[in-house]
Amino acid sequence: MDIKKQFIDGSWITSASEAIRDIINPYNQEIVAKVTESDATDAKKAIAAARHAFDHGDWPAAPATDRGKVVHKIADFIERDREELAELESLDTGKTVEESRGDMDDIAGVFRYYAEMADKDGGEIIDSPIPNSISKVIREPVGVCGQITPWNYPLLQASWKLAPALVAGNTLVMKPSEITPLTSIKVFELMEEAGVPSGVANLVLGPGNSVGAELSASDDVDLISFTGGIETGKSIMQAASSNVKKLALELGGKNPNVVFADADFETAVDQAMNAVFFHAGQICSAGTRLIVEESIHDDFVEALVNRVKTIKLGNGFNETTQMGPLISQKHLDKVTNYVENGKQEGATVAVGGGRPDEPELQNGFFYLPTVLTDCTTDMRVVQDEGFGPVITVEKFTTEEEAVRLANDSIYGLSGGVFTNDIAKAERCVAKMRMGTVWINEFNLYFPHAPWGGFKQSGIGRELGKPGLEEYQETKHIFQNLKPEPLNWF
Ligand SMILES: NC(=O)c1ccc[n+]([C@@H]2O[C@H](COP(=O)([O-])OP(=O)(O)OC[C@H]3O[C@@H](n4cnc5c(N)ncnc54)[C@H](O)[C@@H]3O)[C@@H](O)[C@H]2O)c1
Ligand SMILES: C[N+](C)(C)CC=O
Repeated sequence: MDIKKQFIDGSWITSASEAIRDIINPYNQEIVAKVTESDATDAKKAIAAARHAFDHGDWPAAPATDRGKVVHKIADFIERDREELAELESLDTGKTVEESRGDMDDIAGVFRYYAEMADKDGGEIIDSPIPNSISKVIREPVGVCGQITPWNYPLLQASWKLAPALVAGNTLVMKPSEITPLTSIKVFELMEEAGVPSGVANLVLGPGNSVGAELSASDDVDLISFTGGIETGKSIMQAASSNVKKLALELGGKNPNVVFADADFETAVDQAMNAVFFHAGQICSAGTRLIVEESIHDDFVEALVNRVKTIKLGNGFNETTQMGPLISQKHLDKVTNYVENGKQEGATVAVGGGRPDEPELQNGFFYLPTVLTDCTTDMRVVQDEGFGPVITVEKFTTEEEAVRLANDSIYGLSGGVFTNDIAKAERCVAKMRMGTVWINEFNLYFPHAPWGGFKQSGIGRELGKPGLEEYQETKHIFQNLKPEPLNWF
């Protein structure tokens, strides 16, 4: 098996240590690839390449139209290689190939969206209060960007960082999750083919506590953009303070899905399932906290449980599979403990609550889709991000109580409200403290709308115009048209 390499200063090279990591298919634990394992030395080398390309290269000052053309080409190549990329993503993560194909379409869309935006902001003239002057505001690249991504949506989360960073004229070093690097490696090949100059985009592979920590702490990195868990986010925030880096954090969520009695019942049940069991619940915005009006609670749970029993677990490469495995044994243990703790706190397992019995699934990290009832907000199982196919159910009787329960979390990433009373929906979403709130919908995102969290779900935004502005510095240029002495001193 070929060893896949890191990409530094335009060359595919093995790591300084020559260490190698096996990449495992979570469906059956087979080795699907071997990759070079970078360490802090490689990270330093990649940062130096990005620094040189920013300080001395052509990319930051190239016409924005030219950068946009290159980013358009990346989108073209992702569309061309969609099937290969989707299969790599599924081998790495265990998600169904159908889901991965959808991810690839989203990813091409993100590159396309930012490519289009590249030359649309030429700055602005502002109305100067000083006579005989011109005051203008322009945007410039931030500099060298460190980009650190998680394993659940490896290339999607990478695209949200790569496309705006490139369009804005930055240089970068990306570190994907050490357990799911395959599509990031492939997209760096595509970026090279598209003509991204040497040193502008660099890829290091390997663990967070060495490679990621180096990126976060380096004085030669101007911005760190991180997507991942809250505890990692806190340590990156501390490390980034060394040189007061610009910081963008996309962290976890514990997302409420509020269902009123007047909602369309079948739609709300169906969407509640999608909200939490898609990608086995390994989604930052998964609707893991179902908050249902008391009058329909029992019927809703019964309908949900009946539907959950039909979810087909299996190999993501099998057309009939609806849900794949969890990412790793470590994560399976975490989800198992999370549910066991919930049971000890008083939650009732309405369905699931353990590993599946099928012999075919025993080598994979599978956990049954699980519904926990009798839950209240004081339970850890309701407060902690389990990041698995587990939904907790709480009840409410008034609109105020629904909103209070929804907001009772350290997180504020996303939430949903299902009701046919639009005024009620609007009243609720106005009070819900989350970066994205859906009405009669859950888990939808697209390039045009900003994404990010309130409270401890993060800092900053990805996607949309704010997702580009994260990668830009704003400069005010003032020109005196009639310079003359001030005669103050
Ligand atoms: N808000 C969002 O948009 C969003 C999207 C996807 C995932 N997530 C969150 O990601 C988490 C799951 O991903 P994960 O388990 O890969 O998260 P993680 O925090 O364990 O790892 C994320 C990345 O950080 C790196 N890392 C780990 N320790 C580091 C350190 N000390 N310094 C620098 N980098 C370090 C890892 O190697 C990996 O590349 C969940 O909490 C999920 O909610 C959030
Ligand atoms: C941001 N999103 C929803 C694509 C993936 C979160 O894990």
